[in-house]
Amino acid sequence: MGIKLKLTGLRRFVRTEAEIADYTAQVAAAQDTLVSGTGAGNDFLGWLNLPVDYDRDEFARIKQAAKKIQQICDVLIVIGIGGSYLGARAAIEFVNGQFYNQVRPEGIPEVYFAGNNISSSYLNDIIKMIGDRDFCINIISKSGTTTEPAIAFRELKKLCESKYGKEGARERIFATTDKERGALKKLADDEGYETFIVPDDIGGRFSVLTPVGLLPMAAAGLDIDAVMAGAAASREEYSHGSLHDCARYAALRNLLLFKGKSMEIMVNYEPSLVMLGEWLKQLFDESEGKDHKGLFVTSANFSTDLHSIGQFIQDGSRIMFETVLWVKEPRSEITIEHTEEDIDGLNYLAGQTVQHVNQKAYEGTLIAHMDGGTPNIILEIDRTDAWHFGYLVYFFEKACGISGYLLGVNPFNQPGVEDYKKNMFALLGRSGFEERRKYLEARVKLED
Ligand SMILES: O=P(O)(O)OC[C@H]1O[C@H](O)[C@H](O)[C@@H](O)[C@@H]1O
Repeated sequence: MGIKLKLTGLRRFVRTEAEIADYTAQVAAAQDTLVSGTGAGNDFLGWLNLPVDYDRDEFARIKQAAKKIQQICDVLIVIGIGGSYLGARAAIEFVNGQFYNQVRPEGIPEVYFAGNNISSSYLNDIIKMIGDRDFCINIISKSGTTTEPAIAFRELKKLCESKYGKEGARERIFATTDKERGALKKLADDEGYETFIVPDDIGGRFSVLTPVGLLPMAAAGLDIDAVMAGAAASREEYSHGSLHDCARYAALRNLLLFKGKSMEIMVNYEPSLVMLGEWLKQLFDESEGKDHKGLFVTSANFSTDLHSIGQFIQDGSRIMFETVLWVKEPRSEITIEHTEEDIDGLNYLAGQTVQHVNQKAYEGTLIAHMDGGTPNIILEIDRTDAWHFGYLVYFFEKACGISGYLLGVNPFNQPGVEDYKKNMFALLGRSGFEERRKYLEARVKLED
């Protein structure tokens, strides 16, 4: 089993077994709706069987493209935002740690992410950082029309063409997008780039196990067979019965919401899970935060954040619960050594590992936060390898689908995201937005 769900941090807040039992019929119905494809958003369920039902030819092509990228470039720039960015970065950091660019094996390029903001400083820094080195680009956009990656791609494509010529650039640019729609697809066809497909029935935040996530992962040297095997094991584990751990996790989140806990903090004790936290935020917040409902999911990195927001979690407004992702085996270990002077007073820990200290911090924090009134759901993971990444992805995707239906929303759309975009386009003067522009400019003046 890739994840162990532990309820020890919940007992005094939820009559766990009894309350879950009362909720069983609804949980079973929500899961049924998801698996039978009868609920809202059911045209976006391609991720459900993806771990066992994916395009093997394209998968082989991803591996070939990754090898080519490794051979011809020192730096890979992955351009994308939201679901076209977070999963790949989460995977690479989960498996190889935050310093993956500095401690990579021979033959693996540095991998950087662009097009996930609208900062000219960031983009100029990326260009400066590439310098004279050989680089490739993987532009990723399901819709093919998102502003942030489009701006970054325009600049980096120009750089690539001026360095390698049109022909050379064609060999170095890989596009991951819809199979027929969108400006990026048209551009990729016109320019003759190698393209990879984001399936129609998989939304951005559920797309990490498609070429969206797999090509950057493979280029960074991750074992994508292991990622898919982990996801397949997870799919198998959570396809029997209706009260498996994935469904129980979905149920508990909703039970805690009913009890007034309106915020879920995804907690880790390993910096390599920081980006997994970012991916989880999009997965749950974009899926469930609608119709004026839903948990607000955020993340915290411990012990780092125990020295900043820890005060609030311990003692501020009692609005949250924590979901702790505890990793049992670190990627590598350090043992604390005895020193003669013992000026820092750490000799009592001599012979102990740093992970031992981390574990005691986790156990102590768990009890302190419970005593302060914050429930904790614990998810234990053995280690942070590619297999476990795939396993976790599927666990959370399925939990999110069940949880969304329990909440009574369509977990697979994101209508609210469009509002800021329409305003931005109108204020930028894009055609078709003239009326809105007049209205907004008056508002901007008024609210200035
Ligand atoms: O892949 P793209 O079409 O460029 O979309 C990138 C992201 O942008 C959006 O605004 C959506 O809300 C996200 O769900 C999506 O992941």
